Amino acid sequence: GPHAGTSPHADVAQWASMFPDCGGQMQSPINIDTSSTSVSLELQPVELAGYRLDPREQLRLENNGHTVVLELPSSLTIASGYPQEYRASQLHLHWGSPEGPGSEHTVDGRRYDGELHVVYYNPSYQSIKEAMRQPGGLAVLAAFLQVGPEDNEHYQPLLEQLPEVQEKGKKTTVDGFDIKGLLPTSLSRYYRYSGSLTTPPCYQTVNWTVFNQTVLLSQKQISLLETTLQGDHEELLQNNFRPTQSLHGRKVLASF
Ligand SMILES: NS(=O)(=O)c1c(F)c(F)c(SCCc2ccc(C(=O)O)cc2)c(F)c1NC1CCCCCCC1
Ligand SMILES: [Zn+2]
Repeated sequence: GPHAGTSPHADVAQWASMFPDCGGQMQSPINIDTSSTSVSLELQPVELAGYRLDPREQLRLENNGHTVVLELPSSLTIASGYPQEYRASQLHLHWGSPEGPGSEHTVDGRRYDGELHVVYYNPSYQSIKEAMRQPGGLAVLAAFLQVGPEDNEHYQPLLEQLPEVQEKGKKTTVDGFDIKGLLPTSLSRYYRYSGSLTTPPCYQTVNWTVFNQTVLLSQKQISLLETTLQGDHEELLQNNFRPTQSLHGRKVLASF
């Protein structure tokens, strides 16, 4: 986990002074206490559409100094599992270091090795810049990454490009591939709660889905993620997760 002050993503009081929402009562990430979730049978399986991207489609991959971001076409949508359709904007990852795990959400106090976020926006707004300011404007699908016995081929198109974007600000392109392969096989078992962006401006406009099933990557793949990218001042970009935030009475729903 992060040592005080060295984590590039440290969530210190300064965020709230510069970005007031960061001090709000509906912040993310959170610890999911599975004994206090409520089952809601209204939560249908999440269904994606347009996720098999044409390999001729070039997707931009960028190290923005805080994470590695893959831009996604708005033709990738959430077709069900949410009150209305959402369109994709980008996906990015959170990870730890060889010293410890780096998921943002925790489950019963357990932090996983990493976490995938696929960020969507409500298309009834003109752009994500507008949507992210509106309640229900954003939906983020979150999946835990965990060390398993073998390589996860679905992650290779992303991971093999990390050396190309080692320095902050570096960009490259990735051929379109099957985005659904990055998510767990079961999209029917998940937690749902209302929260926020986990980085400034921390807008409290995110309808979160945290899948119950984890995604397995090899130790080699997780280590590549933990030891390749640089943030500010050529330091290794590690532990880019925000500490868990208080629920302030929010309910966490479970689809199972
Ligand atoms: N977990 S999360 O979804 O809150 C999240 C993070 F935790 C993140 F850490 C990030 S990256 C940090 C924010 C950032 C910094 C620089 C640049 C740039 O130079 O282009 C862009 C963004 C990051 F990009 C995101 N997601 C973004 C939040 C930024 C504004 C809305 C756009 C899509 C979602
Ligand atoms: Zn994120």
